[in-house]
Amino acid sequence: MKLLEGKVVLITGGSTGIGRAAAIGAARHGADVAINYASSDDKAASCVAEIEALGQRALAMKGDVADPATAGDFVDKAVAAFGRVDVMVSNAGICPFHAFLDMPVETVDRTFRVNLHGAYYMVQAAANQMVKQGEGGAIVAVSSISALVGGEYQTHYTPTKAGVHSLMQSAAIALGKHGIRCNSVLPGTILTEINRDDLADQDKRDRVTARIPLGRLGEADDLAGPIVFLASDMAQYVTGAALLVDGGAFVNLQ
Ligand SMILES: NC(=O)C1=CN([C@@H]2O[C@H](COP(=O)(O)OP(=O)(O)OC[C@H]3O[C@@H](n4cnc5c(N)ncnc54)[C@H](OP(=O)(O)O)[C@@H]3O)[C@@H](O)[C@H]2O)C=CC1
Ligand SMILES: C[C@H](O)[C@@H]1OC(=O)[C@H](O)[C@@H]1O
Repeated sequence: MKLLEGKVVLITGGSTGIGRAAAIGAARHGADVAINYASSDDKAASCVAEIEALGQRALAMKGDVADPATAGDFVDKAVAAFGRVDVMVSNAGICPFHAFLDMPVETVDRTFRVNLHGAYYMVQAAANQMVKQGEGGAIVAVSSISALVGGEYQTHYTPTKAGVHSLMQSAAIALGKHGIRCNSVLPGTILTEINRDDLADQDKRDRVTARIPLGRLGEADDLAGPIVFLASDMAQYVTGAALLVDGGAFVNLQ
């Protein structure tokens, strides 16, 4: 069964990792897909090609989500190409691991602007388009297990993920009257570009893996199903929810 047949899905940070897996997953479920990305031109082009090979329409738009203007441009470009917006997956993010006591101001500022401000502008721009269309919609934000627990080298990052989780709760209230559902996924540790260097440390990798009841680190594709589900009408009465996708890591205290 195709869960997103005829829908138009927008995904930020769709060139690699979780965003790319969500883009391909949405296309497999019958959606036309627009991706935004920051710098990886070749990877964005190959994502578009993969979606088109599945028989769906696709486009990629380069742009920094931290710039408020990018959100409106992305939505306008998707509407010009595909006519409407049914789903926004706000996924783009960075995690430049760094110790707390000497954290550079620029690193804090950039991480907040990309992860939190960027999500805010994208969600707002998509919501305005959905309200204009008058037929509801679905917004899925990629938050993190890090919205709920901390990380020594992520003091600038975990607050952004808690913020994204909170944004989805408040947006669910603000947009419910328009039939727009807002939910977040909370991935655990998923092997992608964002943590390639961090998880090159075998000790850390082993420690993280040991905490996961399902016995392995996540793959980007592990997020595709949960994101497609929350975006689809299968989740028609789900809003303001947060879905952990972490192999059980969060609940594994002892
Ligand atoms: N991997 C993990 O363990 C977890 C990841 N997450 C979250 O998942 C999301 C995706 O990360 P993940 O797939 O792991 O990492 P990747 O590094 O593989 O993907 C990040 C994506 O975001 C894009 N991006 C980065 N900065 C910007 C920007 N300023 N403007 C627009 N696009 C941008 C990148 O584009 P480009 O390639 O062009 O630079 C890329 O498409 C992030 O929000 C992250 O916080 C949450 C929990 C766990
Ligand atoms: C990038 C990290 O490995 C990853 O990001 C998250 O949000 C998870 O909590 C992991 O720490």
